[in-house]
Amino acid sequence: MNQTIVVKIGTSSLTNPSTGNLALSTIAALVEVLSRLRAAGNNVVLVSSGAVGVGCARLGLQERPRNIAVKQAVAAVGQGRLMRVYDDFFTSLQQPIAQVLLTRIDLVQRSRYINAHNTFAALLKLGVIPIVNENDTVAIEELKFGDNDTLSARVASLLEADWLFLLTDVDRLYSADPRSHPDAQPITLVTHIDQLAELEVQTGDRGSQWGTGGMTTKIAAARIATAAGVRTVITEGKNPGNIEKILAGEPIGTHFEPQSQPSNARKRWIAHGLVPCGKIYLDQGAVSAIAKAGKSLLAAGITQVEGDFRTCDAVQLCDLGGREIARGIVNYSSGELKKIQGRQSAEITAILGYPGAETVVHRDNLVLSN
Ligand SMILES: Nc1ncnc2c1ncn2[C@@H]1O[C@H](COP(=O)(O)OP(=O)(O)O)[C@@H](O)[C@H]1O
Ligand SMILES: N[C@@H](CCC(=O)OP(=O)(O)O)C(=O)O
Repeated sequence: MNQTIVVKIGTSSLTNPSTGNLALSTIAALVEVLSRLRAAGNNVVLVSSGAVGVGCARLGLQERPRNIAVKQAVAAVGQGRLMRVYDDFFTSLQQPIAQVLLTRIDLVQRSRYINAHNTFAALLKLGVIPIVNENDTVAIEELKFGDNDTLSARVASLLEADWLFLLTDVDRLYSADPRSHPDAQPITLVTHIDQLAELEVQTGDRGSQWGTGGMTTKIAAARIATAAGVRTVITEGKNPGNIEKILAGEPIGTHFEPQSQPSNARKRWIAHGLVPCGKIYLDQGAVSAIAKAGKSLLAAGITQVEGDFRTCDAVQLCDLGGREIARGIVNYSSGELKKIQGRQSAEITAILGYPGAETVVHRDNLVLSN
């Protein structure tokens, strides 16, 4: 069966950590595997990091720049270099590629999300392997994915992919960072992401010298992707042949099983495409009304509002313990909600001085979380 496969490779696998030079044999092996998967009829997308790392090597910089403008300039140098290398390798196998640079806003606004979806669909239909990265050179802090693990999960969700492979410099997830904890236990299967809290998996807060986010962002990515129905695997980048072995059923790396997902495309966008801008805490009655009775959210059931959001932004709806029970698009800003939380709908006009929407989140704009 033909499948949609998204592969993300991190800087730590693409470059030699001591010299910063490109790991050419890894890239060549990856190109061969992806070209074979494409030739076998699969849809293949590569999310490649490396713009900043390769740019630094090109310019002789010894460490990742901290200054944002310099980092953006370095990424512009590295991205071109990276694509040149990919194009040389893929072209020698007659495999066309495309560069797709995204920022978070491209997947947050519904019209841009649909546009991005259509562009990917057209590229895949043309037999092209899109190579995706964050548009580091122009992305501004508030509108960034920030790391390519998250970006790859959002792309996998956009494409309703069957698989997301996160290729990195460790062979799988461990109970703690194996570099600093040699006795850390390997984890092979995660049936639900919340299991990781039970297993007390520690991920630290940083990865290798050139990587962004370490294991923390990979787990966040696995959460996004599996919630969108995408099977996710963390495995080693220096053996890209493992991708084919895993597709053939070999138990390599750490597998995260996909969760069920809404069949309606708009609801999938609300659940997985939108990035929440705040949290609304609900009392037990409102939680039951939404989760069990399929009702809309009214102001009366709100106990607390967190974050700064506007009308039509996405928010997380949480129970009193902070557990997310749903996501939705709000009909009020955070400022308005703070004034009307806990109040009856009939009081809203008098409190705000103008008539507002009947519901805070209408049930058509609300999706229960797994
Ligand atoms: N629980 C863990 N299991 C495995 N690796 C971990 C864990 N916690 C932290 N790490 C670290 O995460 C690193 C990979 O992250 P990163 O350097 O950002 O990679 P990439 O460039 O591939 O995105 C590993 O080298 C490892 O040291
Ligand atoms: N967009 C950045 C990559 C950021 C990132 O997530 O890096 P990594 O942790 O190596 O996957 C770049 O191309 O350098």
